[in-house]
Amino acid sequence: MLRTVDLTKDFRGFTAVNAVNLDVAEGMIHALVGPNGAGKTTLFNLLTGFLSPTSGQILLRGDDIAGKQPEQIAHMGVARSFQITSLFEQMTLLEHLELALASPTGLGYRFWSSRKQLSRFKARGMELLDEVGLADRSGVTAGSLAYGQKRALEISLALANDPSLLLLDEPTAGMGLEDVDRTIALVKKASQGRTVVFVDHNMHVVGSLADSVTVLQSGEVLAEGTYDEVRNDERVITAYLGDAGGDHG
Ligand SMILES: Nc1ncnc2c1ncn2[C@@H]1O[C@H](COP(=O)(O)OP(=O)(O)OP(=O)(O)O)[C@@H](O)[C@H]1O
Repeated sequence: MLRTVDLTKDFRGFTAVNAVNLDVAEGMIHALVGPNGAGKTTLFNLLTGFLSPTSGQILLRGDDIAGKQPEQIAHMGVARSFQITSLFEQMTLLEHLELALASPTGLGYRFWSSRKQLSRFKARGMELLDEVGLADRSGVTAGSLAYGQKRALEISLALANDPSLLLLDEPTAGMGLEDVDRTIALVKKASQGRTVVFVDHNMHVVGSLADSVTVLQSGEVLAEGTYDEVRNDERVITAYLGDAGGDHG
């Protein structure tokens, strides 16, 4: 589903992602972990076209998407949720979904004049809200949601266009235990029939979700394998678990 070949990103002489080779099979849940500054966000930005690689390939079902624009990559079935919440506080949950569902049709850009047109997305919008446990909040504004619910809404937005590859940037960041467990269940459900790549610092989340894990350090792949394989890897224990991730269990 997703393969990178010697993927590299330099920022004026500083190599943030260095010859990274990822291989994620269709239908798998893959975690990217590593200490702060390891290059995880840069890698996500490369995969989604927000940055162009300095060199290397990004193969999506065998097609090289390196250097394509974010909209083109989105049209090819890749969706992403962001680390920092990016909602419109004054809009209702259903309006968020309607807009997300309408955007690939071009209708989203005429949002204010086409309220009636948008209502055709209502049923699907409600289904998506139901999937993330927010159907009963459809009419409230995003600003009134609790933090965990905002993150769930963001996942529903990422699912709106039925992506085949879902990228989640720290889906449980800043959450309390209960929300973390709810999000784990939600991501499991969302992964049915699609491939998921996620970044998370919480080892409980990684261990609960990931079929495979890549550990990055200083832009390079330090280790890869199943969660049990990487967590017992001496280099990983030294570089990551013994340091930044140690307090996450
Ligand atoms: N636009 C940029 N220009 C210069 N350096 C950058 C740029 N973006 C990222 N970097 C550097 O690249 C390195 C990797 O950063 P990145 O944000 O990808 O790490 P990360 O693994 O996502 O970290 P975190 O866990 O803190 O989010 C860091 O040293 C960062 O300072």
